[in-house]
Amino acid sequence: MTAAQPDALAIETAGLTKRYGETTAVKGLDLEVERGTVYGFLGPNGAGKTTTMRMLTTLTRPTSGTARVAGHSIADREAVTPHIGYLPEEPPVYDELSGREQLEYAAGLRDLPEDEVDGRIESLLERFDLLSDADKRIGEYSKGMRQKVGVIQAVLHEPAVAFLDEPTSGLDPRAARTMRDTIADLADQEMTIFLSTHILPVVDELADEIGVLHDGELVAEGEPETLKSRAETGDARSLEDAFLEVTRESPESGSGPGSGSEPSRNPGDAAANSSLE
Ligand SMILES: Nc1ncnc2c1ncn2[C@@H]1O[C@H](COP(=O)(O)OP(=O)(O)OP(=O)(O)O)[C@@H](O)[C@H]1O
Repeated sequence: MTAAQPDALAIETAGLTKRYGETTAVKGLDLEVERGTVYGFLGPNGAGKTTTMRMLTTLTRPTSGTARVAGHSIADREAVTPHIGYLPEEPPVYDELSGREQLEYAAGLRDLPEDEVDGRIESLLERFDLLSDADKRIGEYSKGMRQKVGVIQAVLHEPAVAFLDEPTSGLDPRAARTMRDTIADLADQEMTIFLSTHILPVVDELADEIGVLHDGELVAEGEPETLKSRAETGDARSLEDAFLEVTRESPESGSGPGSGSEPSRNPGDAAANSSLE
């Protein structure tokens, strides 16, 4: 990645580290995400993706290192939170509320002007085909419907940076298509999207840049085409091939988080722990 001007960066981290007791979930992460781009954040189970997103959204404090999101230090929670939206793995919604009430409640928490926000809620509900169920209790919603409310809630206030953890989880093919189109539209409107998912074609389609985390470390970073083209063999290959290669377990990494998530297929291969940069 080319060096960007600091004010062109939506996310910037330096040595970001999080330890839980003996486990180092994230190890010295250095990231730069340019404004208005989609950053695909990949990694096997336990790689440290959620922990990273929780640090960047100020929900958990780093053990060491620093980060700036939308121009503000993550140490200053009040400064950061108005500029970010977060869809965690489990959308934070209340079963007792209807979808519409949940979104109005979220808008109220953000102090959004009612006259403006009502139209926005309506059009997002329509976009996600939720209008006819908008006045039903969320307790009666399917997983996919909850997910739709969760993502609308994360972007309703038009944040500078949206952190989306598995946004297409539980969605049927049509809804997943809508979600991908919405993410692309939001990025066109200069929103920065930090997108974590295990569904590689989604990242392949949407991401301007991809970072692959493994055992808490960034093991590869680049544009999707660049990652795919840097095959050992020189053959054309998929993002899945690139992902499997850079997250291959090496013998030394057996005790870290994420161990056991992928069998060791080629122990000692330098590619297992080296950047593709
Ligand atoms: N609150 C916690 N206390 C102790 N260990 C934790 C805690 N949260 C995460 N970890 C550990 O940190 C490591 C990274 O976990 P994290 O949830 O960030 O991974 P992930 O990449 O999001 O995984 P997945 O793809 O399965 O969601 C794991 O080893 C996990 O067990």
